[in-house]
Amino acid sequence: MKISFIGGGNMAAAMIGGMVKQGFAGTDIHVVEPDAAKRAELAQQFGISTGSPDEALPASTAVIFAVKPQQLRSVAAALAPQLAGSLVISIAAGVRADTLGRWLGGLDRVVRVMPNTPALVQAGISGAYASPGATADDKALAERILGSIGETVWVADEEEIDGITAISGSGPAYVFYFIESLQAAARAQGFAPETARKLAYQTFAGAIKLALQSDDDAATLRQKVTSKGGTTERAINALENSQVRSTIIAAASAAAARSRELGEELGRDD
Ligand SMILES: NC(=O)C1=CN([C@@H]2O[C@H](COP(=O)(O)OP(=O)(O)OC[C@H]3O[C@@H](n4cnc5c(N)ncnc54)[C@H](OP(=O)(O)O)[C@@H]3O)[C@@H](O)[C@H]2O)C=CC1
Ligand SMILES: O=C(O)[C@@H]1CCC=N1
Repeated sequence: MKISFIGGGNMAAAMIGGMVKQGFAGTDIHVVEPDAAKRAELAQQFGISTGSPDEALPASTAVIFAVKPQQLRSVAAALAPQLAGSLVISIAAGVRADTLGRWLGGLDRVVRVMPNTPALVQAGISGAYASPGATADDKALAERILGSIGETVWVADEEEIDGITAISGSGPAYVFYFIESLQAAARAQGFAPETARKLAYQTFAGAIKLALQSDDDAATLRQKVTSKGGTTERAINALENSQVRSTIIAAASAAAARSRELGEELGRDD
């Protein structure tokens, strides 16, 4: 079995890291990447094979396109002659499975996936959509790969991948933004950078551990922190007055709209 990644950037590195930790042999993974420094780092870190885009692709059971959406069309067209017999998986935001199939010259065994970077520590969550041409074996292989980096939600309606992109694909960035903000708040309270980092990180780690293990929902857990007339109440009021909740909903909606827009822009025939 050989799984080849086309593009060795941030998301490919996160997926490969998770896969290797889960027991995929490094020798079963290949990466095509133009940047020699990135190739060397991936090979050294994960014991995988690498090649540049002008080298032939090894015969691959599955090929995972992990280039930017705007790069996908030309990259796919160049590789199409080497893909007969391979399952094609794309993690590109926005690009629809049938658009990619068309760029590949009519290939229809395509699975469109939206993973996220916690894949690196096997705590990812991926949305996955199998095009009608994908076989049960194709889905099982995709499931095995995605299962090695976290959980998977399969959707029957491809449009749901745009929503998944907005929530869990982009979502780690929203969480990191909140962590950065809590750290900045700790700095504003006069704490040294290392203490600020510790207070913010452990608060997040503790809160998510509690939420995952508790029978209470998030709103109840929040209420249990919020003593009447106390400190948290003031802070939550400030968040509500600044419409932080509706801003988060609007932010995710903007991300979903961008995913749909990318799909339309890139899927248009020139
Ligand atoms: N980052 C994330 O959290 C997530 C990203 N995605 C999707 O994953 C894809 C990759 O994103 P990300 O890893 O962040 O982007 P990166 O830019 O980090 O990675 C893409 C890599 O592909 C390389 N590349 C360019 N042309 C070729 C080629 N002809 N053959 C092989 N590789 C090539 C790029 O090189 P160069 O920079 O020199 O062009 C770059 O190193 C995107 O489509 C994105 O939508 C999906 C889920 C989450
Ligand atoms: O920002 C992006 O477009 C990609 C897709 C989801 C996360 N990163």
